[in-house]
Amino acid sequence: MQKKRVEVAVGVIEKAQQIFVCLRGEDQHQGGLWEFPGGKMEAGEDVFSALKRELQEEVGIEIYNSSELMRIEHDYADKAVCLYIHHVEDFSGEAHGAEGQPSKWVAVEQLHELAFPEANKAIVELLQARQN
Ligand SMILES: Nc1nc2c([nH]c(=O)n2[C@@H]2O[C@H](COP(=O)(O)OP(=O)(O)OP(=O)(O)O)[C@@H](O)[C@H]2O)c(=O)[nH]1
Ligand SMILES: [Mg+2]
Repeated sequence: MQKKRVEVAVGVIEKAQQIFVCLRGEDQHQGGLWEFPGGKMEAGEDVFSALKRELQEEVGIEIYNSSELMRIEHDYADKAVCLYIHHVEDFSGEAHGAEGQPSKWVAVEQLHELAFPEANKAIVELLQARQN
């Protein structure tokens, strides 16, 4: 059987060398792990539009610009994902868990201490390598 494959817009929100992360709900795919906020792209939507919509809904910020950091294709046992990861520095509003989810700012050098979904390993590596 073909696995379901979803396209996801993901935002690495950065302010003062810190990155904003949220905790995924236990009822969600990869629940109980930290994430860079974002969500599934709708049909016909480009990455920036999806990210703008998702970050407004999940984090309560308005973004004005973003730049592509990387793209990751990953196969979980139950689902295949294509993550379009964008860097977001140009935004207004105070980032918070707008859907009631726990959230926090984390220093880039501490990102590897958090439990993320497997697909996120490469993102953390890239962000930490960029610092050096
Ligand atoms: N947002 C987000 N999703 C990720 C990350 N890493 C990762 O593997 N994913 C996977 O990407 C998929 C889609 O993300 P999502 O659950 O946020 O989608 P969504 O906001 O549209 O959720 P919904 O289905 O509740 O409407 C999930 O299967 C999730 O496990 C990440 O860092 N951030
Ligand atoms: Mg989401």
